[in-house]
Amino acid sequence: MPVNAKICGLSTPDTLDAAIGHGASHVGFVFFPPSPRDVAFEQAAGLAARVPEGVRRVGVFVDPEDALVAEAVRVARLDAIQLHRTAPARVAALRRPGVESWAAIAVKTRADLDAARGFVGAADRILYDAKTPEGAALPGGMGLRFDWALLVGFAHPLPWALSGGLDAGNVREAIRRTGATLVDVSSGVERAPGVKDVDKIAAFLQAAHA
Ligand SMILES: O=C(O)c1ccccc1NCC(=O)[C@H](O)[C@H](O)COP(=O)(O)O
Repeated sequence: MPVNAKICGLSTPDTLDAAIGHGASHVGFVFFPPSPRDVAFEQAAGLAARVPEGVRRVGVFVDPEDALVAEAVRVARLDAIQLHRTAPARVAALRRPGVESWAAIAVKTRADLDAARGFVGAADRILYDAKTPEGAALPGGMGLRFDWALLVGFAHPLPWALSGGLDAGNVREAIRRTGATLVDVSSGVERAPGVKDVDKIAAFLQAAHA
């Protein structure tokens, strides 16, 4: 089964072009001001314009207002919205025709996976991500990973993707152990928080596709 990869938190043309050039299936733009990866609407519009047909633009949000999602979808021509810390009813309310909805689930223990079932009918995909510490400013993008063994034997209620602490050195093993067909990375392709590295992007995508 071919593996697709999303490079998340892109904010510059050169790193976006590297992700696209090395075969990312999805590129992610973060719309969350506390994040070092946050992009303004104008910046997102410029980046989105560089994305060719066939590569999907994903907007990342944290329990957003309707207006933020509507404007981001419009200016960045988003194909999908990825919602963190967003309850199933809100995910359902934010659903828009022609735009996939992804619900991020913060995972630390097996019990955390049960939340996935609550998104059936509300989301199109579950993103399993590592739970960040209590009080952390960000619900993702912190380079933390969870125990992949938790996913083994789990009956996924929806299409899904694997995230959290992936990098070029561990993504193959993560794919082998979980059976993921879509993987997502942010910090693992950065040289500092919010600063993507074209060589790390290339290495990650090469490893994911190997
Ligand atoms: O990346 C962020 O800054 C961010 C901010 C707010 C909500 C979500 C965020 N990232 C979500 C992602 O999709 C990341 O790729 C995912 O959490 C994995 O991050 P990492 O462990 O750093 O690879």
